[in-house]
Amino acid sequence: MEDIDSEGNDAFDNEPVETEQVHFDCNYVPHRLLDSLSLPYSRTRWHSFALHPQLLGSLSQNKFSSPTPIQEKSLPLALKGCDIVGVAQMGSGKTLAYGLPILHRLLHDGRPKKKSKRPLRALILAPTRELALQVSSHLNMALNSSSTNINEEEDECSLKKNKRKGKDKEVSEAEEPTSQPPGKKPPPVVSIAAIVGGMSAQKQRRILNRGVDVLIATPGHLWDIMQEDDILAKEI
Ligand SMILES: Nc1ncnc2c1ncn2[C@@H]1O[C@H](COP(=O)(O)OP(=O)(O)OP(=O)(O)O)[C@@H](O)[C@H]1O
Repeated sequence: MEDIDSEGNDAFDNEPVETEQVHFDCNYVPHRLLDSLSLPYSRTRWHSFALHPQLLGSLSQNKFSSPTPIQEKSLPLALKGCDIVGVAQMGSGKTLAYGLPILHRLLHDGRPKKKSKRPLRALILAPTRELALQVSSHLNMALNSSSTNINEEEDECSLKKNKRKGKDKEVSEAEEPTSQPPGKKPPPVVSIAAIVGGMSAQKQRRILNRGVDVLIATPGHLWDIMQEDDILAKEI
């Protein structure tokens, strides 16, 4: 990706290092530093981004009233399908900056029909086991609110939280139409799972056999499972 501004200067040489930067490559706009674009003030509310109603519901329920600067800068471009490189401090909200556009797209596309196993649709690589689990928990939180179904492979922490919330569960707009027997949970529209070292082989196999829409993994562990799973290797 080239980072050339509108005057032909190398963006990395000329721009001062700022707290949040988003570099992108997109068919819709010329290559340039996003920091040089002035975003309208109205962008500061989630509703400005036309995110899927399930995501807006979860964000509001989690009291995330407005996007952080890195989310505000990256969401309009990521939702258009641009490739982005985002740089921001620790704890500045980078996970949702890339996670919300992924979930938005998958919720809109819905679960592919006529497939017994979910095909992998998004891969997130995290440098450590802890970060992979944290990303999984975070994305599950963004996907699930009390009015939506609960993902099956959530980490323990968000599962407990959602079990409490699930008591007054209603049918959400994003829930799949289903002919499930009463009382049985329908499969989630989007399934998220982290596969990391230390997980039991049985649980890992169960996740991979059933298929997952968003896989979060550490590079080393992903390499190991790809050696044994040709279908997954092809999907990746
Ligand atoms: N828009 C928001 N409003 C309020 N809280 C938010 C918002 N976005 C993220 N958070 C919260 O901020 C915290 C940090 O977010 P996150 O982990 O995504 O940061 P990060 O930039 O990815 O951090 P790191 O670099 O350490 O991985 C999390 O607890 C998250 O729930």
